[in-house]
Amino acid sequence: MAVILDGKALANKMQEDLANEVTEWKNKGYRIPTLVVILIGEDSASKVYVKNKEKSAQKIGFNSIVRRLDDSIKEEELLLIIESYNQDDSVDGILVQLPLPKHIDEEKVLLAIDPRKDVDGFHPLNVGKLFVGDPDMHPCTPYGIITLLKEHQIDLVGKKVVIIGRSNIVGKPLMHMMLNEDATVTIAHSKTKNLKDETLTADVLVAAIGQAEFITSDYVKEGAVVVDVGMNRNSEGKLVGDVDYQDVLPKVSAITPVPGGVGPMTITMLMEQTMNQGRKHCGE
Ligand SMILES: Nc1nc(=O)c2c([nH]1)NC[C@@H]1CN(c3ccc(C(=O)N[C@@H](CCC(=O)O)C(=O)O)cc3)C=[N+]21
Ligand SMILES: [Mg+2]
Repeated sequence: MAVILDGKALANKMQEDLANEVTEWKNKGYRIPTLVVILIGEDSASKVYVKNKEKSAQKIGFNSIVRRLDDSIKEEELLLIIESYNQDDSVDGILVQLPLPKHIDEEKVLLAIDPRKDVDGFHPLNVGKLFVGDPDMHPCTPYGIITLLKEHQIDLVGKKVVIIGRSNIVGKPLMHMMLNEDATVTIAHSKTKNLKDETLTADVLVAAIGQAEFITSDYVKEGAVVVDVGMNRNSEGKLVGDVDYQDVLPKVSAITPVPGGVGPMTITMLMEQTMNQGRKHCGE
């Protein structure tokens, strides 16, 4: 029987712990950690994710600020807003929800966020620290995946990990985190030849493809651990992952569901890093 890697359950547990930490923190007379989430435009998926972040932040007891901006906003105006939060000593974490409108340069925006407030781990300084094996802030989705695997005592040392997807927010940072855990890592992507030959070698298969139920049992080695990063709406409007869950289930030793797997863990790691930065910014 496959182990279901229940991200929702671990997220709830970790967020309860964080809520207790915030209470203690307040009782010691410190100001509560503050997270600013900047959301530009009306993308419906982004709105759902930001809403979930706001709900979690409020439940934990953080000071949660969601700054909603029109998608006509000029790049320089956005950069000034970010700078004002950089300068504001009461702000511990700043996240700019991606993707950005086309006329705004993502690289410039991520570079503008104070690395000490970059709870998303996307600033080039934090990316570089992860690259050299001395991470400070981690991108939340890969960090959530590692945390969930560790919670279930899934050993990564020497294991063959195959990640499908080479994005800056999932595939590439996860590669570094897996290397830091002493795994052997392969990244496959849309141009990979004979994808199945790669995936069938995986002890741990991570799907971050962006295609509904792409991974069927013929892509999966018997007894593999499967991590599904996908968030797709199928033809019936139902949220499904990149993995055909029912099809691969009999074959795997462990699997993350969608919803309730990687998504809630992503949000929890954001909260965790906000708490950590809040502590640091208060000198603890
Ligand atoms: N600067 C930035 N940081 C991010 O961390 C970031 C981002 N931009 N852009 C988009 C991706 C995606 N992401 C998710 C967060 C929560 C869920 C989540 O809560 N998922 C729920 C279901 C959500 C639903 O019902 O649609 C679940 O899997 O159970 C999913 C995806 C954060 N991202
Ligand atoms: Mg993230």
